[in-house]
Amino acid sequence: MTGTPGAAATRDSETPQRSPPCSPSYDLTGKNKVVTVDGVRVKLQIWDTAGQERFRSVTHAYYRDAQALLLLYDITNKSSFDNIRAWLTEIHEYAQRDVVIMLLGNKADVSSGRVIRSEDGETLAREYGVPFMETSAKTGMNVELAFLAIAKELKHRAGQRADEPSFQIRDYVESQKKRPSCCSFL
Ligand SMILES: Nc1nc2c(ncn2[C@@H]2O[C@H](COP(=O)(O)OP(=O)(O)OP(=O)(O)O)[C@@H](O)[C@H]2O)c(=O)[nH]1
Repeated sequence: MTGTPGAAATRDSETPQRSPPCSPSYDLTGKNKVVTVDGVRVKLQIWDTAGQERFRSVTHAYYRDAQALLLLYDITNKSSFDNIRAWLTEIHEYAQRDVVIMLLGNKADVSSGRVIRSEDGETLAREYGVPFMETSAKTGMNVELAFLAIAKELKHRAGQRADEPSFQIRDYVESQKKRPSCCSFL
C-alpha cells in the first residue's frame, strides 16, 4: 500500500475491514482502532488498499466515503514517493471534499537504503497543505500519533462549537512528532 491511500479511516462505521498482507510490529493499517481523545473514545475503522492500487476502480470504493486518508510512501522506494502526487490528484477528484489527509514516509527506522529525505516529504506536504511525518511500522515511531491526530481532528469537527478555536492538525503533528535519528538521514 506504499504510495497509495494506505489507510482510509471512517468513524464508527459497520463496514468490514481488510487485513494487512504482513505483520510488522506496529500496524499502520488493517484494524479497527479506538483512540481516546480528551476522554472521548473515537473508533476508527481502517481500510488498507493492500496492493490493489493497480485497480483504480477498486481503490475508489475504498476512499470515496472515507473521512481521513493516510498516504504512505516508503522512504527507501522512490517510485512510491513519486506516486503520491498522482494519488493526491485522484483524491482531489474522488474523495470527500473535506477529507483529512496525512502524508507518511514509512520505514524511518531504515538507516541505509533511504532515498527520500525527510525534507522532500516535508516539501511535498507543504505544497499540498497536509500534515507530514515519518513513521516506522517496525519501531512504532509516530504510528500512534498518526491515528491520534486524525481522531482529534475528526472529533473536533464533529463537536466543534462556534466559539471554540479550531484544531490545527498540522501544528499538532509538528509539535508532537518524533524525528528519525541522525544516522538515517541521507
Ligand atoms: N524496516 C521496516 N520494514 C517495514 C516497515 N513497514 C513495512 N516493512 C516491511 O516491508 C515489507 C512490505 O510491507 P507491506 O506492508 O507488505 O508493504 P505494502 O506496500 O503495504 O505492500 P502491498 O500492500 O502489497 O502493496 C514487509 O517485509 C514489511 O515487514 C517499516 O516501517 N520498517
